[in-house]
Amino acid sequence: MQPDILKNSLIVSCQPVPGGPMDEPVFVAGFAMAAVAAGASALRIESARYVRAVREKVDVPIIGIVKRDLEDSPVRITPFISDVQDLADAGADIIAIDATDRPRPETLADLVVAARALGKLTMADCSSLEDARHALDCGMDFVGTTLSGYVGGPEPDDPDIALITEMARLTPYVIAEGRIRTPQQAADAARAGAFAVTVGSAITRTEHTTAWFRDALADAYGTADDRPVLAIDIGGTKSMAALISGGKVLERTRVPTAVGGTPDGWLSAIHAATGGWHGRYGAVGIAATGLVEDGVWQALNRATLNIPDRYPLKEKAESLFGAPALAVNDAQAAAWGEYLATGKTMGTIVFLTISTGIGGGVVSKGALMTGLAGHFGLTRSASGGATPFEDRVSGKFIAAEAARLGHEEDTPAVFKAAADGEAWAADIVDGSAAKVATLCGDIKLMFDPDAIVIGGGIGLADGFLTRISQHLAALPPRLRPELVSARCGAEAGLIGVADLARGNNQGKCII
Ligand SMILES: CC(=O)N[C@H](C=O)[C@@H](O)[C@H](O)[C@H](O)COP(=O)(O)O
Repeated sequence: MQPDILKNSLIVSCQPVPGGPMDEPVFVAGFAMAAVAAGASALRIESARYVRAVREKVDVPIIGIVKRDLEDSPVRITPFISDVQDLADAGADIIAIDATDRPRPETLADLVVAARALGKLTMADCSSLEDARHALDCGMDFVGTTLSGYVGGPEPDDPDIALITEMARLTPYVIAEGRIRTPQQAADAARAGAFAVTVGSAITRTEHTTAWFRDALADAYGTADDRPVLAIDIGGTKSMAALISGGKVLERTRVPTAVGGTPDGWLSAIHAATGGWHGRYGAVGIAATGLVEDGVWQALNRATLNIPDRYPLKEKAESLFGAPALAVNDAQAAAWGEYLATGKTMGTIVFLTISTGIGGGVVSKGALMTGLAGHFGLTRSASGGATPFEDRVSGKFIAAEAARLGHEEDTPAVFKAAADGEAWAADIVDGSAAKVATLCGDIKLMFDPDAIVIGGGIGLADGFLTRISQHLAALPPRLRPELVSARCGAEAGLIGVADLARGNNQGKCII
């Protein structure tokens, strides 16, 4: 195949939102066939599995990529020679490869040699003119603007037409790609010198296009409220409040949660502490320990916080703060915060926070599950029967175990002793990690998440995640969960609930 095969082509990238409802071979093949039927002359397809599904249905050239999230490299697109091989085997004609100048597992030159040896053309996904120069030096056939705007800093809104023009001075084989959302922009790219133009999201990511229209209508109807959100996290000993805009904390404060107090009293204390912010927020989000359903709050463990039965949290907050309110469980809110921190690159994640107690949340195919979902601390199977899991693993348990063995130490001291090689402490910590590993293995079977995000003082304590991973190492790879450390810290719940309350995710963000 010669590069001219793509001359003046509309290339449609059929890459569904990962983990979203369209992320199935049948939809990818459907999009591909519809695009070809309507005049697309080439396709860009992610993963060998989807290339194979599409190859069976269409004859047009396929640009194949594999996307990976590597721990030790920011390079995502086709990082390995084995990926090149898999794409070629599946029927790709052109292999696209990240050509940015960043740490990577295998050199661009080696990947290009491998693709050429298999008789495939190569496309360089570039972020800059420098990337394009290097890619051409490596013998690549096409250079694309794919990664312009995606290697740091805020993501732009428009396509990088200037880069297309500059690249076209280096080679005729320039593929315009990235944020081309209208026919006008595609034509502008062609006029700027693009050899072919790729359009992705605007044609094949229903979630994105729907959100564009939704936001435009909210603006037109004047229903969009750009004011910050008052986010509140009510915990067993303290409550935090913050004014949050666009995921950024503008102000923060904290007040003690009076033990023996009442929800009315806790809310009044927060109202008083945030008095200076009145009028600055357009919505209130509350993340609260316990069970929150349809805005109604109740205790699951009265020892954590003595919440009276069926307290109308949403209603009370709306009348006190004078703004629409949304309330969810605190760990579920944190799960959403951690999900946002992944850039929504994953479809399903499970969040597990291990500290004094244990909580969690599930984001399933881009939607936060509420109600009882994620209350892993109360499950029993991983602790071996009658006792709730958190009573066999949490901080309280670790300190109690140490005391039972004659070491009056708090949890951090037990971790330190374990790190220093003291066998009694290592046994306690490892015993906890083993039980968490059992739970994680079961979670994998229940939700098949892309990752389990581990947070909390114990979850993030030195060496704990490694110990959990060691206990999971014997599982067959398909059954082994991917564990990652939480990124947002103590404010994950505030960030998460602020986003939920802003109605930013109207539609199907909460189930
Ligand atoms: C940055 C990155 O990972 N880009 C990916 C590359 O394959 C895809 O997510 C894009 O959808 C594709 O480039 C088409 O762009 P747009 O969807 O904006 O039309």
